[in-house]
Amino acid sequence: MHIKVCIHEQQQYNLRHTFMGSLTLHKLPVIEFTDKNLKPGTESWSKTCNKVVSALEEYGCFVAIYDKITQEVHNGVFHALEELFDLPIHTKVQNKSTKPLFGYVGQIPLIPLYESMGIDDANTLEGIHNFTQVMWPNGNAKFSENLLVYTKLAAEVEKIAVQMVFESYGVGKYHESHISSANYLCRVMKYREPQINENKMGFVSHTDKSFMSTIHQNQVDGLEIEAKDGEWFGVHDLISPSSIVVMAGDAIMAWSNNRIKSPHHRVTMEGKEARYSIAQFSFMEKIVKTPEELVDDEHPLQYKPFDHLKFLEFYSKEENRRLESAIRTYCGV
Ligand SMILES: O=C(O)CCC(=O)C(=O)O
Ligand SMILES: [Fe+2]
Repeated sequence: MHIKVCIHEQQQYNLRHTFMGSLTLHKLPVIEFTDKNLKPGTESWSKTCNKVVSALEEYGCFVAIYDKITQEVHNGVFHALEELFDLPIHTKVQNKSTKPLFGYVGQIPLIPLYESMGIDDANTLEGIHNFTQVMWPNGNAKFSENLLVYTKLAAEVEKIAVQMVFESYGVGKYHESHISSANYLCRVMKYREPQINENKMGFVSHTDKSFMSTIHQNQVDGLEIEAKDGEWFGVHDLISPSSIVVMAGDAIMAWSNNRIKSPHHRVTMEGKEARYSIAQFSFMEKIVKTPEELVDDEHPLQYKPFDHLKFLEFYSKEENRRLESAIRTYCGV
């Protein structure tokens, strides 16, 4: 009898869990970044601005469909990445930088599936070329070309999203000076498939330290986001080659005075295939400051102005890697 009751309770728990799970199913908003929606001053533009800001305020991220990222661009990027990660490790570790956290990461016991490299100034020919020269001293023009086409488009998506946020918050006048001091770091990633009995964790939960990030992937899902209610949910709308996740980083959280929160996210590898992804992060080469228009009695100032790259340096120190919120500790009021 006692056992029966226990089973009953367990079943009820399972049911409730499934039921609640289905009630609170989260899904990232998918927003069309087509030509029609991207002409400032039009009604479509305003509607798209509203969708973007609502999504960022709710989830800290959304899926943009940017049709300039064609199937051909998509295929080109991922062919390039396969070729890159097939290089010997002793070549890949040559990816170094004077900036913190910009170089090769891999062979780390805690995250054995993960390997990545960083490309500074990624949306410029010079930035890509500097990286390519280290990987292929005899050059690899095709690689540079395939990557650059994508990184430029990803930077465009980020700039559009940022412009929409600035306009929606009534601080469009600061947008141009903001964009002119943005620098783009691209991280290319490979997550190998987990072996039997191996942990599926591809990358640990974190928030991005960027102003904003864009993430594009091959056909293998894995990105998971934490919603405000603490539920984790997967992003499954990335099948289209034109899909790109736009995500708020810690810097826009501080800039927006907490209107937009940088979401925790992680990668879990369910499939039997390697996942390749390409994340591009915007970093401001100047002091990031909350506009005075976003501070009032209802929204008292939450963060002091801060130097974005110095914040990255702070975060790169071992003792600061596990803080609940690095940005809050670094410059919270
Ligand atoms: O691979 C992904 O989808 C996410 C990677 C990521 O979160 C990061 O590099 O910050
Ligand atoms: Fe991330």
